[in-house]
Amino acid sequence: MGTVENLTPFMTFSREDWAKLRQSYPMEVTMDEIERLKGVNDVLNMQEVADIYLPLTRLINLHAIASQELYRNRSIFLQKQEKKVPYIIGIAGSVAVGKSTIARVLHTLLSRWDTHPKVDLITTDGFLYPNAELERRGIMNKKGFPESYNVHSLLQFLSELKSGKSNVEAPVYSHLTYDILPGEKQVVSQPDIVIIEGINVLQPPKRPGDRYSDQVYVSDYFDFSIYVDAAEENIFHWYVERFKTLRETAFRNPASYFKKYADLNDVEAYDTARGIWERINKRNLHENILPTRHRADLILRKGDHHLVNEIKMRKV
Ligand SMILES: Nc1ncnc2c1ncn2[C@@H]1O[C@H](COP(=O)(O)OP(=O)(O)OP(=O)(O)O)[C@@H](O)[C@H]1O
Ligand SMILES: CC(C)(CO)[C@@H](O)C(=O)NCCC(=O)O
Repeated sequence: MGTVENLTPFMTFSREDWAKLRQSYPMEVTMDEIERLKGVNDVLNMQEVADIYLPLTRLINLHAIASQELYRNRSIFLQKQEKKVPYIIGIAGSVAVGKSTIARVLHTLLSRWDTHPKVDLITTDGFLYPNAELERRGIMNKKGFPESYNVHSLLQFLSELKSGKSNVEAPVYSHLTYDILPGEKQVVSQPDIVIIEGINVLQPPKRPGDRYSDQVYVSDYFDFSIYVDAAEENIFHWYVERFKTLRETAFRNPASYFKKYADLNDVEAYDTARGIWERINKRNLHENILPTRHRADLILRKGDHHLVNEIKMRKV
């Protein structure tokens, strides 16, 4: 009798075993690249880049080569030259788990392949409804929940990307004003790789319990997907720490939506951050984000200090 463990579609690697995979291919980082990566996040641990993220980008490289090959052969089969389309990588996980940091690390590491691919970074924050619309719908306290995104517009964006359209536009969200920037667009122009990061990228188009539907999933457009995972107490701690840091930086800006929080002391900041976490982000994690974890091709599990301690990779 097989155990449930045997039925899992994932292979599990400890940090040590994963780091050893570096030996299968020479993978070095130069001092110059380390400096560039430090610009991404000055608390980033360089051993972590070498042990975890270099093997990960090598794996993605193998996937991308295989998918280009398939694409070429399919063009021959179809007897028509198809347009060049980007390779799309999705990154999912809780608020504050470190998705955008990982997206930026991958951006830098993927750009250094021999072929020097053009890599673009997109966050699904841009596809949130503007605050005025959230208020009209009475869901301002549901920012980040599935109903707070214009999923149709996100699917339209991905479909245009995957059909090889030359300039594809995404709306832009500002964490400073806590709102969509009216009229502002990020133009994505024929990239080789697009990294799309957001809490909702592995979510189904409809809420669980709805009847079967033939609607498209956001992840149908992905060539590779990653779920960034961690214990809830760690994510909560990172959320509070970021909130406290923002008091000295972004919250000081008069344009900040949260400027009223700039002068909170440590205890008040902790209580305020905990309130927002409990009311919104924790609920969203349990109801809508964690249930998507097993849809990913790869699950990166972080422990203390953001260090990855386990990796699960889809077998097929
Ligand atoms: N690898 C890392 N090493 C050290 N600190 C990190 C790392 N990754 C993220 N952090 C810190 O953790 C906090 C959350 O990270 P980040 O902003 O990347 O999260 P996120 O998942 O993109 O969040 P959100 O969904 O709210 O935008 C930040 O303060 C960031 O500096
Ligand atoms: C924009 C999202 C939803 C995702 O990045 C998140 O950062 C957010 O603003 N959540 C709402 C609650 C909060 O302010 O933390």
